[in-house]
Amino acid sequence: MKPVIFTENLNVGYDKKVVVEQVDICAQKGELICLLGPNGSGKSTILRTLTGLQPPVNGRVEINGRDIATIKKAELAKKMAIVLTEQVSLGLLTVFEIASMGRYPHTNFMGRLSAEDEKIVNEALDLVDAGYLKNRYYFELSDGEKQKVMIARALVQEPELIVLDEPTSHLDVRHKVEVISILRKLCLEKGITVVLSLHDIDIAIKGCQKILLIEKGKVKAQGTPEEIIKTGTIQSLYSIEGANYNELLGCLEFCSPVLPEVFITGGNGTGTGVYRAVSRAGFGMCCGVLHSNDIDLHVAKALNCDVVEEDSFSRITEKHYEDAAAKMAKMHYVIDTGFPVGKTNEHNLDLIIDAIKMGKVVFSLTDQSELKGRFGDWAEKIKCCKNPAEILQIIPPQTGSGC
Ligand SMILES: Nc1ncnc2c1ncn2[C@@H]1O[C@H](COP(=O)(O)OP(=O)(O)OP(=O)(O)O)[C@@H](O)[C@H]1O
Repeated sequence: MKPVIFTENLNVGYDKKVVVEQVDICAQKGELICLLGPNGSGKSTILRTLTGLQPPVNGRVEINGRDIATIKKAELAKKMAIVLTEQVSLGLLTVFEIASMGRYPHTNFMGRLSAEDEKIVNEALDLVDAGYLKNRYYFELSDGEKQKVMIARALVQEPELIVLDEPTSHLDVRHKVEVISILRKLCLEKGITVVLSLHDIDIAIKGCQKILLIEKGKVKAQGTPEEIIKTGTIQSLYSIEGANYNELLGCLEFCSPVLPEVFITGGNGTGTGVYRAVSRAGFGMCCGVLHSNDIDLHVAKALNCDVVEEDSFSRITEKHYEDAAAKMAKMHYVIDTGFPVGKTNEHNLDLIIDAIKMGKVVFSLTDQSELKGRFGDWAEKIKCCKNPAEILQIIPPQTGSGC
């Protein structure tokens, strides 16, 4: 079967000036493809060229094996729907009337809707969960609701391909997820091919089947999200300063200050929230001893913490224990995250007791009733807190500079 959309030797741009060169796209039926790149990298220019709104500088765009330049606009409108970024001003029209506009390639000369057309409009509104809005005026809607109506209008065209330019901009996280979920549903259940641009790395990686990374006039990489997530690729794409992109978890972490002042244990996810809270308060951290397969280790590294790492499933070795103790000796504060204790990490409890012996200010997020069982008589020397916020009320705030 011919790809729904295919490009060959495609250079896109304005007049003779190339904005992005060698854009090779091959989208099959039902695929969701995302262009990801910084502001001004050329995503909209590519999308405008793919939809025939502007000619290529070089090369060609094919829809179902035919050069887009040879397809009449009326015919193209039955194959492809376009949802662009611009906020459209649609005056005093209702949602139903706006969605109905998508039917124009199929209606007769008078543009009158048949009962079948109305059914299609209603189904499209229901499919994007906007049926309840159909009698509302468009101008009354929130941005998220407007975006759903625009997708419904595209659907009403009954296209094989929908092209959307930044369909999630201006939306909160819930609506971003909702819009991408709707598009995924269209791909999976209706076999529609979707090509879109996004700014949101996280959503692109978790929601799209193929990604094209656009940077500095080139397609820097393309493939499945798993192929794209190679160390450093996304970090460098956005030149992120003051934050690290964690490729394993697919999330951004704001770097904590370089000079650590707090030693924090962790393990089994008990550290993640504590590290973030302590980092936000401006403290640098040293974390350990954490196993290589622990989520806390990955978050701590993304936060730029100094981490003492142990092999997965291994008992903490004397060497790593001593490394951690040496680092802890230089800190002002020590926090026990209340991590679950097993054979592999029980040495971390000894670290907390060492901290008391060293005269550190030691906090624990373990429940007060369990503190004695966890640390014996040493428990009396530990300040028990319910959450990181309580600890941060006790220790003086820092004004860290970040990385
Ligand atoms: N009509 C135009 N004529 C000439 N140059 C243009 C035109 N529209 C955009 N450009 C330029 O083309 C380049 C790419 O712009 P484009 O809008 O495609 O990027 P983008 O990746 O979609 O950006 P953003 O994420 O900010 O929307 C920019 O340098 C822009 O200034």
